[in-house]
Amino acid sequence: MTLKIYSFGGGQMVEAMLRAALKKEVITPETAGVTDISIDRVNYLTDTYHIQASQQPDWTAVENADLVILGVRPQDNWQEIMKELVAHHYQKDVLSIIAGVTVTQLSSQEDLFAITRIIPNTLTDVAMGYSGVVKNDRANQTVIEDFLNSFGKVDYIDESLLDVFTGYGVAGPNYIYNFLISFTNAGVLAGMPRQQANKLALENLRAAAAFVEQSGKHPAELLDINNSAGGVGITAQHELDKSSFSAGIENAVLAAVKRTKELGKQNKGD
Ligand SMILES: NC(=O)C1=CN([C@@H]2O[C@H](COP(=O)(O)OP(=O)(O)OC[C@H]3O[C@@H](n4cnc5c(N)ncnc54)[C@H](OP(=O)(O)O)[C@@H]3O)[C@@H](O)[C@H]2O)C=CC1
Ligand SMILES: O=C(O)[C@@H]1CCC=N1
Repeated sequence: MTLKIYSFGGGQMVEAMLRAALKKEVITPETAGVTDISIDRVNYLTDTYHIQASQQPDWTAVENADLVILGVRPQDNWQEIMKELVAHHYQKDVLSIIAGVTVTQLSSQEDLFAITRIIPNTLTDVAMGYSGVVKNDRANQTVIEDFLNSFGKVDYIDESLLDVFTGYGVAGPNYIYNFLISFTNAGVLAGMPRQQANKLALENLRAAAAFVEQSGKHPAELLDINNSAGGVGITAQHELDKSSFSAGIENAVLAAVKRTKELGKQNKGD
């Protein structure tokens, strides 16, 4: 089924979702509309993907859409967009990707909308990574699933966990990229050429993840296998244990979750 979608906001995240959905042919350039207040984004999206982009909303396209996406930032005027949707009698599915803003905040007083809230993972281009999804009773599962499945894996969760999902799971690639950079730099610091260090770091990351998954063992058990008595691995382990390695990651995740909550509270939509 080809979906007709319309997005308010055509920034980085919407672009990544649309690129994946176009690739999977869940949408086509003719059935994908976007409005963005930035003329540069409008021109870029039109030139790159040949989708229907404009600075002012195309209300005919909105009214014909199966799914409207709210792709703006929490700080943007998403309340006005919701008011306009009510004024234009749009009553089908709304998919919000706005971090921190709840289904209740998005719902109109008349409770007109079928709302799905999703925190998309940025690993859309490789069709991996879990997006956290919360939906109200009205949401049309078929329409949403076709679209969501085109850019990764879907995890339906309780809304009370969505901010944690955002700061931990969706910001997840950030922590991994940081680890990869530090690990590669460590190899270079020890004297290895950067290209080779990069190759080894990536292979270790991929293989260690596969080993944990395929063995079904706790990573601590696998650590034991890698650490001979008085050897190399346990010497490295001792330094890691003395460092703020674990606390650094834990604190970063807590800060990201806190920031997600703050962003939602700053703009309540009252
Ligand atoms: N990037 C990510 O990794 C993820 C982002 N998200 C969420 O996705 C949303 C978008 O993030 P991201 O794509 O990174 O942000 P961007 O800043 O790249 O995109 C937002 C776009 O919306 C435009 N815009 C602002 N207000 C309006 C409006 N009223 N009508 C039309 N367009 C408007 C902005 O224009 P201008 O810049 O000129 O203001 C900008 O081009 C956020 O709510 C974020 O929380 C969720 C998960 C992951
Ligand atoms: O920084 C952001 O807005 C998004 C939300 C989670 C990860 N990145």
